[in-house]
Amino acid sequence: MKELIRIVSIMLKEKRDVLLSIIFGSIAGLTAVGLFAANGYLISQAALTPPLYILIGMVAVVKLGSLLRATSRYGERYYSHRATFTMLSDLRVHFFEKLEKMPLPDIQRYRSGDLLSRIVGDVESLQNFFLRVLYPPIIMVTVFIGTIMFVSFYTVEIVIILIIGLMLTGFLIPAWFAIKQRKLSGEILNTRANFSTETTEWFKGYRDLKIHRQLLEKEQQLISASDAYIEQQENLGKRSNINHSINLAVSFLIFWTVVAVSGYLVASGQLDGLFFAMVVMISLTLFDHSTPMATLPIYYEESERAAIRLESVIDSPKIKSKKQRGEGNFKNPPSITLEHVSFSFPGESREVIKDINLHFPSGSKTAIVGPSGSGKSTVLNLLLQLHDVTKGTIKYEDINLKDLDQEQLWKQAKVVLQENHFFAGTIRDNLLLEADFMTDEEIKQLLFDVQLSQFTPSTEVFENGENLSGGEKQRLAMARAIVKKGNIWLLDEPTSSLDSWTANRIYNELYRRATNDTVILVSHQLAGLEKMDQIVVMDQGKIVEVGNYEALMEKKGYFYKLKKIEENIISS
Ligand SMILES: Nc1ncnc2c1ncn2[C@@H]1O[C@H](COP(=O)(O)OP(=O)(O)OP(=O)(O)O)[C@@H](O)[C@H]1O
Repeated sequence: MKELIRIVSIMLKEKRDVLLSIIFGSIAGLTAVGLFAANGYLISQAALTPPLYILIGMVAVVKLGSLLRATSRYGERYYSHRATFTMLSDLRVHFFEKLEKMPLPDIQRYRSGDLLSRIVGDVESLQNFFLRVLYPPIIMVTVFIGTIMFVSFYTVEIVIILIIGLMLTGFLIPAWFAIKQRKLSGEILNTRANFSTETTEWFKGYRDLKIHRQLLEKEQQLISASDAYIEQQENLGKRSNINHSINLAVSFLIFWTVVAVSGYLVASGQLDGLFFAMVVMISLTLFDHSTPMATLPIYYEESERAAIRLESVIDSPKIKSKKQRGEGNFKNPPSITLEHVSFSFPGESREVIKDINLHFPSGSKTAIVGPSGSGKSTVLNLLLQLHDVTKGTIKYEDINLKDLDQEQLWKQAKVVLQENHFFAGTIRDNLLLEADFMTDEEIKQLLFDVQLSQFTPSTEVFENGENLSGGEKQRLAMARAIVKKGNIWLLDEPTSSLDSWTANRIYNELYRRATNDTVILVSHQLAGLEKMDQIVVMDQGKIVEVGNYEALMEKKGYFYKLKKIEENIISS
């Protein structure tokens, strides 16, 4: 319930449209009843052949009523739908903003298909909350109160029947449905999420599934997930129809009761026959406003579950507030210092970084090397604040990383990760992600510099760079880092898929472009590091050696041994 309250508070930002739709909806409902009442009265009057002016007056009232009803119905639809769509967009933005600030490991706990289902499906499910949960009871109560007050001028007996009808169709029967609904599994949102997860996994793993001949098995899982979702949708549809039919049947019973009792009242002289048709017509249209209450419990339940699913993702105590202090905009390349830094992944006791101290002077070039799994990439992720340190401090100049404006930091960091994402489009589109404007000539020169002269700015790039080789992706990522403005380079294995000749050219390009910048390069290849100011050697989350190439080779320690192993492998 508290999740739904929080969602409602976001929705109610659209107060004006909500209020207008309620006002127009109430006018539309009341005029509909009034119109039927006037018609009933007109029919009765016409039978008594009254003077023509009475008939003309009545016809004019009916026509005006129709006009008012049509206009207010239009206003109600317009404002209620506008409110709903704006609410949906507010909710989506709210969800994205929270998601954006979540620590990366927390987001990674979710499967991408499940997240997609929450962002798209669950947010969409909430559109029914205003239209089918909040709105119908308000309109129903307003229209019933207005009508009952009007009918009470003519007959108390019919008023009592209408109140009983309202209680039954508007409250008791929907309450009974709500109890029934609570007992049902209500798993449709989870089933939808499961279907979405299976579908994304099928697409992502298509090639591997095919090679490992698991495609048929995975397809079967996908079909079962789809069947389960379809079955639950059918059940929901059936339940909704049954509820609606039961409520409709009860309102017809009430209507016939009104007919019978009004007939009796007219026969016994307690009600003027002139009003018989009017009362009957009123009861015929009045219950149109209580029948939507039949499906309210279904939509309430669905909205509540959607709100819980959304809130469970974004209700993370670790969501960082965006700091707007502007710190992090370093005019000169900053120095970076790690003091007694340790790190464990959330929920894990193992420390993957163990009490390390490091200093990267301003404008220095550092390589972090070491065996696979030694924690090199983790250090880079910590510097980018993609993870928070468990112990210790990271400082840019003398500012604690935790106090830096994250956006500012990312804005000036030139980053190449082990896996880089490329968007469907052209080489130009992918490069201009990081630059405001580049002429085709500038792009061509850049492609030449990173050894990609086989491409033009308009060469097509498939989604996720599927039409590029591993090495081409790395060089394109490097080109993207080059065009980005900034003076901190954080590079994770940027040349691991390249032959040594091309890797050397890329390193030369890096040294040429980053003369005064602070560069931190993670690499498990030891070639080409001779020009680095310092080399940090890591093993099992610890720093085992620090020094420049010559010093480390002279020391004949860990780095020297790694270098010898690499040379032996290359020569054998
Ligand atoms: N999301 C994660 N959750 C839990 N443990 C992780 C996660 N990512 C990495 N690790 C673990 O952290 C340790 C350090 O990983 P890291 O990627 O930093 O190593 P690395 O030195 O960069 O390795 P490589 O050279 O293979 O890229 C590894 O033991 C790895 O299994």
